[in-house]
Amino acid sequence: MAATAEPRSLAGERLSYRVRGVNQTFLEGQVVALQDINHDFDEGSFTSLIGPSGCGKSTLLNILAGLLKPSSGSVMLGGKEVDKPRDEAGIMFQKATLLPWRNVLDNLLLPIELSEGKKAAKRRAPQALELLDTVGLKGFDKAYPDELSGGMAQRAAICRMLITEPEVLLLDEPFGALDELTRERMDLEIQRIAMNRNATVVLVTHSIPESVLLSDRVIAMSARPGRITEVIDIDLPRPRTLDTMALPEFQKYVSRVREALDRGHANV
Ligand SMILES: Nc1ncnc2c1ncn2[C@@H]1O[C@H](COP(=O)(O)OP(=O)(O)OP(=O)(O)O)[C@@H](O)[C@H]1O
Repeated sequence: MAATAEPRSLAGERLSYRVRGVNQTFLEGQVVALQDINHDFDEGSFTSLIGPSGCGKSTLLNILAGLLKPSSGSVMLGGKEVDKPRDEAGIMFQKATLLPWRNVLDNLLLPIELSEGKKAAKRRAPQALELLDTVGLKGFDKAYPDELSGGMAQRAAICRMLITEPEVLLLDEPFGALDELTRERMDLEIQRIAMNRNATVVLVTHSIPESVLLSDRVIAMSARPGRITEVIDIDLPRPRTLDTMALPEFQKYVSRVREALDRGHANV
């Protein structure tokens, strides 16, 4: 259902983001990247940010991640201001950024090594191997990043994010560079993980079908200065599968998101 960008309050708070009056400017105010962003990202919800290139999607995600302090306004996670990266949140970017001199297993264990030391990391190796199995990379633990395809590296990067057991997943076009089939598989894998953990997920995407397939809510943004123009609730049953995309309701939602973007004069 199309709705305005009116924040609403729902029960679960611990993993909910409350974004209020966020503005972001760069270059001493010459570039207004985000303008008056207000939104509640509810606990356990899956939200996609979609809009034209340069509308501030990544900027907003970086603010949610605590990697960037907004020029004005406030962002709360679980009732506490986000002023630095938080343990609850895992972030993933479009490029896998695995360290080339560490094998896949050691790349996966790196976040544990950095936060809890080498011994703790070693103890988590079985869990890392299990995660690799889940994403179809069984037997690749000793491989080095340059021995992996782009899709494999990206799946390894997902495991590296998941090993810290984040309850909030912030995903910046994580599968943008993958072929369509791998991307669809990874989309469904993310849905499975999100459902299992009741994770709060925010996904930046350029793909309207991907946003509809995965989201409870799609946020359509306008061209710069980035504003929320519409919030579209996607009321399709879960788990969604590739068959979901053949449903007439699915196609209706795709059209709605497209129209919302057209109204914001966006070319996604
Ligand atoms: N550090 C920075 N310094 C100056 N301008 C910046 C900086 N970061 C982002 N911008 C500008 O802010 C605007 C929003 O950028 P952002 O990367 O958030 O957009 P986006 O919607 O994620 O784009 P894309 O879809 O192309 O990835 C752009 O005009 C960008 O050039």
